[in-house]
Amino acid sequence: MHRREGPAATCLASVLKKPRPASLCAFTPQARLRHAFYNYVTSYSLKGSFENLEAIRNAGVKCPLLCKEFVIDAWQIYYARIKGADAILLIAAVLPDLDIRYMVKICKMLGLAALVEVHGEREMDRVLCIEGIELIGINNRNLVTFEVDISNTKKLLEGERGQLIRQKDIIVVGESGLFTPDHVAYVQEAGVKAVLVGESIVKQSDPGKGIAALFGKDISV
Ligand SMILES: O=P(O)(O)OC[C@@H](O)[C@@H](O)c1c[nH]c2ccccc12
Repeated sequence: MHRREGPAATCLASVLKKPRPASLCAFTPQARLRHAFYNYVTSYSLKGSFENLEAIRNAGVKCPLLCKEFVIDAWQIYYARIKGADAILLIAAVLPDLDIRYMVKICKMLGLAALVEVHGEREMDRVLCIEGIELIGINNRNLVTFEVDISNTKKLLEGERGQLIRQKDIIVVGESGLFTPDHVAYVQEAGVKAVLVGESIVKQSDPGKGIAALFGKDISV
């Protein structure tokens, strides 16, 4: 994660890309989506992403690491911690409120930050009723259709929701579809304090250049 000084500081988290299951788009009802995610976790992640976390940590990388995984079971949180994670992604689309509540508590106990991800208004409202949430990620990508619309961030931070988020002192992370300094400025103006970026950085041969292009300047420390 790279941090920038100043009141409008934006924290950047980037991702390592893994293959997505091609069939995921076909699973629309939530139960099947959950099942598809489960398959994804068992068939891809156990072989890859947790080990990637460990490899990155062992390579001497000091910055905080987010385990961006389809967490559906508590053991994944403990496992990620063992592999060197500092933060965990909890996706509201695949987790009932009770699980989120329970997992957020586990994260606190383990000293992990929980980034709770929402996409729509209903998910945001659900999550705002759960105590102890300090970080909310707004995913601009619809996980069923994979459509991306960065105005989603603005929509979810408007009016009473935005007010409640500020009252609760929740840090909001803008996720997905961010490619230019204008995009970053747009979500920042909407109220996000951090961004989660994949494609625009991982598709560059030099990630440093990708980051500089995204922010319009070098923000590395
Ligand atoms: O590559 P992008 O558009 O910059 O997106 C990064 C990240 O937000 C995205 O990979 C992501 C965030 N949460 C997710 C949940 C499932 C799949 C993907 C995601």
